[in-house]
Amino acid sequence: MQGSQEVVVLRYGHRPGRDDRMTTHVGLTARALGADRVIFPDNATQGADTVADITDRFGGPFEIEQTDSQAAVVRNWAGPVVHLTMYGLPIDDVEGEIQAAVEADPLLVVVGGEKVPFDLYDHADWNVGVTNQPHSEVAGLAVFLDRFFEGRELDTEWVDAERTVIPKATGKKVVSGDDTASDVADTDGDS
Ligand SMILES: C[S@@+](CC[C@H](N)C(=O)[O-])C[C@H]1O[C@@H](n2cnc3c(N)ncnc32)[C@H](O)[C@@H]1O
Repeated sequence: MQGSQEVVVLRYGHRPGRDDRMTTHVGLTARALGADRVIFPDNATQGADTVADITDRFGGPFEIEQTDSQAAVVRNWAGPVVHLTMYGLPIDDVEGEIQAAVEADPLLVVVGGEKVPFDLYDHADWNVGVTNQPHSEVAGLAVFLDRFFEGRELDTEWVDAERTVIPKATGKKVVSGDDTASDVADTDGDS
C-alpha cells in the first residue's frame, strides 16, 4: 500500500478448474485491501489474467507474478512470513508483533488452498488463525489485511485507472479514468 509497509500475498497451491474462482478472489482481495503484489502458482494463469485485467481497468499500483516453486518463495523470503491457518495463534494476540516486525523487507502472507506442506508451518514466523474455525483463504486474508493496515487500506487512491466507481446510495455510476471530478459515463455493467 502506498506510504506503508510492503505486503506480498502468496497463494500456495492451486487446482486448475476447481480453485480458479478462489485463486482469482485471493488476488482481487489482496489488491483491493492493500497488498502490493500477489504471487500465484504457475498453473493459475486464468486467475493471473483476471487480476491483471481488473488492475488495468480499475487501477493500481498492483503487481501479479507467477512462480514454479512456492516452497522456494517462502524459503528464500528475506522479510517476515505469516501463514494464515485455522491452526495458528489468534490474530488478536500477534497482530501487534507482526506490525512491529515489518520494516525494510516486505511481509509475505501465505494462504493455502488444499492442504499445505507441513514445512510451511515451520518456515513461517507466525502461523495466524482468524478464529480457529475452518473457513476460507479469502475471508482469512481480508480480515488479516484489515487488521494489519488498521483500516487505512479502505482509503487507497488508485492510479492509472481506465474507470472509477463513484459511490452512490442507489444505482451505479462509473467515470472514465481516475478523475473523480468528471462525470462522463453512467453504466449498468457489473465491472
Ligand atoms: C480450505 S482452507 C484449508 C483449511 C486448512 N486445514 C487450514 O490450515 O486452515 C484453505 C485456506 O484457507 C485459510 N484458512 C481457512 N480457515 C482459516 C482460519 N480460521 N484462519 C486463517 N486462515 C484460514 C488457510 O490459508 C487455508 O490454507
